[in-house]
Amino acid sequence: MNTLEINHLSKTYSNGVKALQQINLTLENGMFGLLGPNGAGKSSLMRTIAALQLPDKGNVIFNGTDIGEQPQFIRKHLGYLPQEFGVYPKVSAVELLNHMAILKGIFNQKIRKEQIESLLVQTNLYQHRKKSVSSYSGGMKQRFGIAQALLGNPKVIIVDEPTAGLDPEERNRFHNLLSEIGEQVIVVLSTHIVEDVRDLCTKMAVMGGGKILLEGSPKELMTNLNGHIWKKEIKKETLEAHQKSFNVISSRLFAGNTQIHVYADRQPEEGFELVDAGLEEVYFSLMRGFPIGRKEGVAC
Ligand SMILES: Nc1ncnc2c1ncn2[C@@H]1O[C@H](COP(=O)(O)OP(=O)(O)OP(=O)(O)O)[C@@H](O)[C@H]1O
Repeated sequence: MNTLEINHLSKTYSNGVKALQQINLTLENGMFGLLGPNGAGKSSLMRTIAALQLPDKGNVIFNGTDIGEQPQFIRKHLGYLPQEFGVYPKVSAVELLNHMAILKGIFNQKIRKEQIESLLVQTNLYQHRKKSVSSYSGGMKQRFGIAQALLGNPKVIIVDEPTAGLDPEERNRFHNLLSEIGEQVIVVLSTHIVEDVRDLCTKMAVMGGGKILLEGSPKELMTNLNGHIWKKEIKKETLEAHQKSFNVISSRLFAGNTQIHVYADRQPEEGFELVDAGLEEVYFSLMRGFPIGRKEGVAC
């Protein structure tokens, strides 16, 4: 079992932005979802875990070693799939993986070849291995990203917004790949997409303003909110009035009508029906400042 302990982590940038404020988290093997709006501090946290930047206070302990003191220790065991690779060179997938494997310190040619072939098979890219990565579709690029992140058998994998822009089939395939990997290593999945966390992660946290606002398992967090989420179908033109009168968490078009979800301890008025809370309700209730059931593992 791998463990990543994040203790009292704080970071203020030179412009005064408090990007991380007293972050405490413990991660073990499995998929950990990190949700939060733009600017919440997710990338700052991941860069610190990857030892790409130092915190002002606190530390990150990976399998017993303080990575601030020994950054090489985490780098050796880390796979990183950034949001965008930026420019893809016009070289084939197999050549690019070979180059990256050397950079990761896999110097034995036989081991390198075997590992690259097995990763190309695992990510379903073997038949496209000789094509230039720049010609790949979005989904293939993401799978290539996973293949390169898995070089050297990392114990911690960080994936940043991995499914943005993928079609449903590619997203599904990518999900299956991630969940297979996630059983033996720590996978940190940073995303805005609430469903990805609900579908894939056993543990999660929501960040906002550099803090952990909520932490727990998606299932428990949803259960805690049950009994508080009410739905009603309304006429589109009455949406604003409903927003003024009730704690509207979300509104969406449903079969031509507008359906609203409202946070309330009891039926807000006639016509509202209680519904099971989804992770979106948890997230949006939190973001809108409603007192969601905070029983389990909440940091602040
Ligand atoms: N190098 C930096 N110097 C100054 N401020 C920074 C720096 N990097 C990030 N910030 C600021 O720190 C805050 C947290 O940013 P961060 O990128 O960690 O958030 P995020 O949750 O990853 O957002 P996004 O989803 O948009 O990437 C933001 O206000 C951002 O503008």
